[in-house]
Amino acid sequence: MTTTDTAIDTVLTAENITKSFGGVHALKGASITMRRGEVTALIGDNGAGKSTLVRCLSGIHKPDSGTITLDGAVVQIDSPLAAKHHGIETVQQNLALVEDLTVWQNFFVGREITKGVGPFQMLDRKAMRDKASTLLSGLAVNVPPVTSRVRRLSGGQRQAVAIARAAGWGSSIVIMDEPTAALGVQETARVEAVIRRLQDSGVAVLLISHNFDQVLRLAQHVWVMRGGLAVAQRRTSETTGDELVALITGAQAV
Ligand SMILES: Nc1ncnc2c1ncn2[C@@H]1O[C@H](COP(=O)(O)OP(=O)(O)OP(=O)(O)O)[C@@H](O)[C@H]1O
Repeated sequence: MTTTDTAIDTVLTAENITKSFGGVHALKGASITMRRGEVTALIGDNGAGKSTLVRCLSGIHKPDSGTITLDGAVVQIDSPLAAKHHGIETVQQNLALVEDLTVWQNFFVGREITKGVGPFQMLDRKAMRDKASTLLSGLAVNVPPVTSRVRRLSGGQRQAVAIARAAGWGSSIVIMDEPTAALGVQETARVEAVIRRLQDSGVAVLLISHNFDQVLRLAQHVWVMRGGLAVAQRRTSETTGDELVALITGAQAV
């Protein structure tokens, strides 16, 4: 790949991001890049700053300093809504699904499709059901009908629904914080298949994971965070779990 290709493929650059909470310097000038159609993993020990960096990208925290560039333009991501407007969707660890609503209703909370005009305006339930089904089948998400209530779904199905919902709004970047931490082997494999589909559709995925095998299986690039900095980047095809552990702990020089 040429330098120009790399520049074109770069969808997000975060440069020198700092963020402190009182006297705690959670981010001390962290920089990462992400490319479209790739899974980029973010790894590091507890407290390294991964969640804080991700929260800066998803508009939950405002960085104290630093620059975020999307498709070559510097952007301010000062709220979760601003992040969505910029095409950045985040699958929260708690998934933020409403248990008592159906799968399709969860897709459209706050973004309902309506039909008719003025006083005759009403929810277009069929359009929403159909769109939710299309999105799920596009990602080959194996769930019961979209009319099922979320509380009846397994952990893996919920995770897949949350990912499909995040992917469903034309987002160019989907951020996931430990998407399979609570899942068994089979469900993890299903969710990983959904992530691969998302990547194949051209989305840039940012994956926080403590599972090195998963990082090496799913991601093309991995950034290692330590002490509030992204201290190393590796292509996953050119590294090993042992090297990643050494980079995380600082046993290996960068
Ligand atoms: N809202 C907050 N208020 C105060 N300190 C915070 C806050 N959020 C994070 N921190 C501190 O910032 C540092 C980085 O935390 P962060 O959660 O970003 O790390 P992490 O790499 O995601 O860790 P983990 O893998 O445990 O989630 C830690 O020292 C943490 O205690």
